[in-house]
Amino acid sequence: MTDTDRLLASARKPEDIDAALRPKSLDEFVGQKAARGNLRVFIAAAKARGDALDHVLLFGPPGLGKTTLAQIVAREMGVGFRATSGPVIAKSGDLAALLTNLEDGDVLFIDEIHRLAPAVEEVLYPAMEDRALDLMIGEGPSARSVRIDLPRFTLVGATTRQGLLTTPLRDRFGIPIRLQFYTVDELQHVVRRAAGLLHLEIADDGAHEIAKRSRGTPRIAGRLLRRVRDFANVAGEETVHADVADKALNRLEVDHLGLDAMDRRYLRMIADIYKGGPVGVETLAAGLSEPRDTIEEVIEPYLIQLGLIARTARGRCLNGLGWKHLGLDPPSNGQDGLFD
Ligand SMILES: Nc1ncnc2c1ncn2[C@@H]1O[C@H](COP(=O)(O)OP(=O)(O)OP(=O)(O)O)[C@@H](O)[C@H]1O
Ligand SMILES: [Mg+2]
Repeated sequence: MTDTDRLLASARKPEDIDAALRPKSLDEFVGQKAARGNLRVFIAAAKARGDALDHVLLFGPPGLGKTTLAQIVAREMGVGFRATSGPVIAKSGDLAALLTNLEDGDVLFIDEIHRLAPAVEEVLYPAMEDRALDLMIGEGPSARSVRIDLPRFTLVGATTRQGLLTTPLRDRFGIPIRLQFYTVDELQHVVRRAAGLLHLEIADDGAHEIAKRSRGTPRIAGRLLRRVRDFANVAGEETVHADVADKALNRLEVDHLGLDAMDRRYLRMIADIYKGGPVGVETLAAGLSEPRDTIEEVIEPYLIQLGLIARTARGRCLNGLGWKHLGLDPPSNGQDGLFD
């Protein structure tokens, strides 16, 4: 099973699936109270000064609303929105072209900004700091550097891995924002809102059931809601109640904590083969045939948040709660059989 065919995978999917459900303003954006509050202040202040908003760095696991927030920033500022992503910008000339074509005040959104090539990243430094571009003209002895002024713009960078960003790049963002997993209450809001947009009737207990099992992630909440709707339609249920939701989610192998088959394979591997760990992430990646990035960005953050596993210097360990969730007893400590 690859990441893309995981039902619960919150990795990128064609934008149109998500687009319809995307909140369009800070008011519609559910949760992330601190981030929203701060952004509101910074946006109001920048607008009052008639200036572009300072550069914004959004980081956090997939599906928590980074792209959505970037679009909202542009809309609330009343400026244009240009989007690209780190791996797409191959040469520094590509970035230079993007930057010189911006209009005054525009938001330039760079997704997966940790994957920018080093040479490209260097073009960004003066662009972010001085709104200028240093270009080399000519070759050999006649080569000279010219500085071109850029329009005012706001760079919004998004990354799932803040740790992979170079320090000079990270330091150039005036507004760093870490997105958190959503609470069940917040996700219940997200589910209700999405149901409204899909013209689907949902009871409070139905929304609660889906919210509880969405891995703290709005994108997953939206996706599970669609699947539950399918089951409800086929079962002839007009309103989605907790029991239909529960049946549908069980059929999809989403357990009561929201973990899917892949999460459980991950936990079982640590439990069964490595006796609870510690085990290195590379070993787990090889055993599960998943890229290390997927393990670190998609699978682990939520399991850590739930306290099922711990990342230690020596590798991943299953916590007591992890054993319990698998319905297993942790091995007795050390000396085998001493206390049995
Ligand atoms: N705060 C929110 N309120 C309501 N819906 C949200 C919220 N945040 C995200 N969503 C919904 O979740 C989906 C995914 O959001 P988004 O694409 O912004 O995530 P992302 O963080 O950019 O993910 P990735 O890292 O994969 O690019 C969208 O359909 C959006 O409608
Ligand atoms: Mg995104």
